[in-house]
Amino acid sequence: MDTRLRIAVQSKGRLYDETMELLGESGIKLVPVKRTLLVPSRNFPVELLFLRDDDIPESVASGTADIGIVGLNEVLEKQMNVSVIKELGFSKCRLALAVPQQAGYDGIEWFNGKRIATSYPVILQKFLADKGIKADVHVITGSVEIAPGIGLADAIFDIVSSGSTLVSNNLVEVEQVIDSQAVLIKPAATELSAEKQEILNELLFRIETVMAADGKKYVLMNVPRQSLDAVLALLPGMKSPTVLPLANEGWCSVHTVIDEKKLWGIVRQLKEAGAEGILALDIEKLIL
Ligand SMILES: Nc1ncnc2c1ncn2[C@@H]1O[C@H](COP(=O)(O)OP(=O)(O)OP(=O)(O)O)[C@@H](O)[C@H]1O
Ligand SMILES: O=P(O)(O)OC[C@H]1O[C@H](OP(=O)(O)OP(=O)(O)O)[C@H](O)[C@@H]1O
Ligand SMILES: [Mg+2]
Repeated sequence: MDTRLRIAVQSKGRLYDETMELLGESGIKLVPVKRTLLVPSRNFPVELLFLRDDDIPESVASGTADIGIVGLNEVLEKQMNVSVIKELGFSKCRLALAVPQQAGYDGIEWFNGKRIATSYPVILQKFLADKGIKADVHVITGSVEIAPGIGLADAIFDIVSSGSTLVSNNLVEVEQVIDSQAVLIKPAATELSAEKQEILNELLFRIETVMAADGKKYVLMNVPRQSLDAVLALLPGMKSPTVLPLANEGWCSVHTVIDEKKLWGIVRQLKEAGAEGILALDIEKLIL
């Protein structure tokens, strides 16, 4: 039987869309089957094992899956014997302590003797122990933010991203404890077989290629020759921009790769310097 690298991924939820997008952009197409836990790729030697995110660290530690894609928050909470191979740059959030707006929070000592609701007791207990705080940790598995409002807790420890869930529950973030994002994990104690390691190396190369292109634009513009120096001075470029002659002798075409954010910062100056017909195109892959 052909060797396949088994990747544990979230079956549905916050991680699902971007995980599938990353694998799809890495050229991995799945066999079109529905309602199956284990789905092979039809063009790359991997298979996806769809799980709840809570179960992904253990599936990798135990060898049920070879690698997994999961939030760092779950990796730290579950304390399984896995190591992070790569940060994937999506599902960015933090685990933070939050208290009711009227609580009169005056520093970390405030938490002494308080009840804190959370789905992340391990990370929270460690943080409290490090700070020398004695609090009552109350584990609930969802809708943590409503706990203070219904008298179940004095404070919460949960995922925060935009902060809007806290605001709508009259809570204020007071201590940020860890930053999280989606990560690729592998077992810490065992090595993959040589064949699986080779598949993983190819997968990592593809993921890096996709991540390198993220947020970058391929930019082309027409520039009068006398404005060329002024335009080039504005462009960051990866090495140096490509300058090509145009049929009209007084003009040339300038091509370069720029972060989209930087492009917005310089596009008006480029026009003022004489650039015309500025085109910004998406880049799907970037091999550095
Ligand atoms: N608001 C958010 N912004 C960014 N990332 C988030 C946000 N909420 C959660 N995450 C990240 O996505 C992960 C999965 O979140 P989700 O809400 O889908 O989990 P879940 O309800 O536990 O899912 P499952 O049913 O798989 O157990 C979290 O562990 C965290 O890493
Ligand atoms: O700071 P914010 O941008 O508001 O995000 C934080 C919220 O996002 C997540 O919940 P999610 O929306 O996934 O809902 P659920 O986990 O309760 O299903 C998390 O559990 C927080 O409640
Ligand atoms: Mg979960």
